[in-house]
Amino acid sequence: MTTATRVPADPWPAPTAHGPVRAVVRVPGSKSGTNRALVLAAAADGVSRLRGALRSRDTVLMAGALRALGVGIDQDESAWVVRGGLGRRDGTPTAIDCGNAGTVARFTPALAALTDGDVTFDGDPRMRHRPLTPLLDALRALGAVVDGDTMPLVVRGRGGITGGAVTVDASDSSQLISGLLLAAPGYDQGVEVSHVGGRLPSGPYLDMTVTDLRAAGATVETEPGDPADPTGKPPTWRVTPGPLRAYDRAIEPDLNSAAPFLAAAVATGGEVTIPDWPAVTTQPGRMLPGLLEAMGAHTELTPEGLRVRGGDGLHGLDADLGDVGEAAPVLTALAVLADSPSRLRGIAHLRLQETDRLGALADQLGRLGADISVTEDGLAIRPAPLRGARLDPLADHRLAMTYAVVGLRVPGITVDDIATTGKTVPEFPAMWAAMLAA
Ligand SMILES: O=C(O)C1=C[C@@H](OP(=O)(O)O)[C@@H](O)[C@H](O)C1
Ligand SMILES: C=C(OP(=O)(O)O)C(=O)O
Repeated sequence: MTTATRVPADPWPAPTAHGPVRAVVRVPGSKSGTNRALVLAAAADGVSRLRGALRSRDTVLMAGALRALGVGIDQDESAWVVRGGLGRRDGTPTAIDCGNAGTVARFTPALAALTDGDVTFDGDPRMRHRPLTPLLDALRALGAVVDGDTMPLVVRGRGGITGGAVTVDASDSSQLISGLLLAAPGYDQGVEVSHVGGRLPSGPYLDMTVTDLRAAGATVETEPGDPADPTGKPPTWRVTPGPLRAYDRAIEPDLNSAAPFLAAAVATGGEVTIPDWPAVTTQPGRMLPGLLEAMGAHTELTPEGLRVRGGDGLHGLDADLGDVGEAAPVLTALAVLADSPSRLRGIAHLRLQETDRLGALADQLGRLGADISVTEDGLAIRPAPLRGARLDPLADHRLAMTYAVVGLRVPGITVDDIATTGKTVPEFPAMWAAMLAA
């Protein structure tokens, strides 16, 4: 893993901007794209090369998990090189550390069922409380042997499973379905999975899963449906069994990791450009420009990248973020700086992520004087005078970056454990300093 060149002070003094921020900021590769590409390359026959892949805590954990399952993963100067090799473990027991990475916890148990031998899964204390049981129940229904309903748990790999049709309540996390789909080409009968339950969050990530599976040679059919309609058909995904092909693939920049830098332009009336912003992408972060425009920013996709300029004012936002929940913390930072109230909706599932993000944003930003109430499915934010305070990100990378955005306009904010940003943006403190120095 690439580590920061210097260890930042703890607590980290969030720098204040002394004028409009103007910078070009190159963000690292997509966590979700990298971890899907690693999983698909691991399950493929042959050698794959992943260029522009993210090297951060979550992707290093994914690489470690796949190595434990018998996959060869090396890094050269420009790429991660993956030699697919699932199922060649000869029954040796092994263990996987999922850290606090939802993608590792939800994507690798379904793969472990294809290998030969016991695989023990555990992670950070928080991971023992993040939703997993619906995925484990589905794996059992498909023929896997799994001991436990939460971490720590053991998947007793028998070299393959039957597969077939299954229902999953994924209303707490779309990853519960993505995890099944990504392993499904290796199951004897493939998998047909239907979501039965409340609203499905983070829908674009299921599109990403389907798109990436197809790019690796899998056959996937999807049927839209309305889980809220008991008389109608539930949304369903069908993956046919078959080999995956190794590939050479470029990973897009992580649009979520761009969010705090774009927000810096909006918060300070400056201008930030993110190179290589994709014109077409399955990443939900593609919705960020529209959301920032609704708060008063100007955005433009130029040949140099996505350019965001702060407008004449910064206004409150009323938006359903169910598809793009990861943007909610940074949008909350802008909302507490805005001149009118905000309402962020459709994000009840954020209570179950790295931390209870709704409670944490209200409590921690409340220390600054922010007026935030937690609603049934999100946050209500009203303008209020702000002052500095020491803030705890509660081991949540997006909260730490959110505090940095508020700190641009509110002097005296310090952030405990800024290194927690290493989950997705290992160089965050250095990138933030470079943006301000540009
Ligand atoms: O599939 C993925 O790569 C992700 C799906 C989302 O999870 P939820 O469906 O739990 O919101 C998202 O929040 C997470 O950061 C990445
Ligand atoms: C929710 C997130 O991560 P995870 O993959 O751990 O669910 C996130 O990155 O905002």
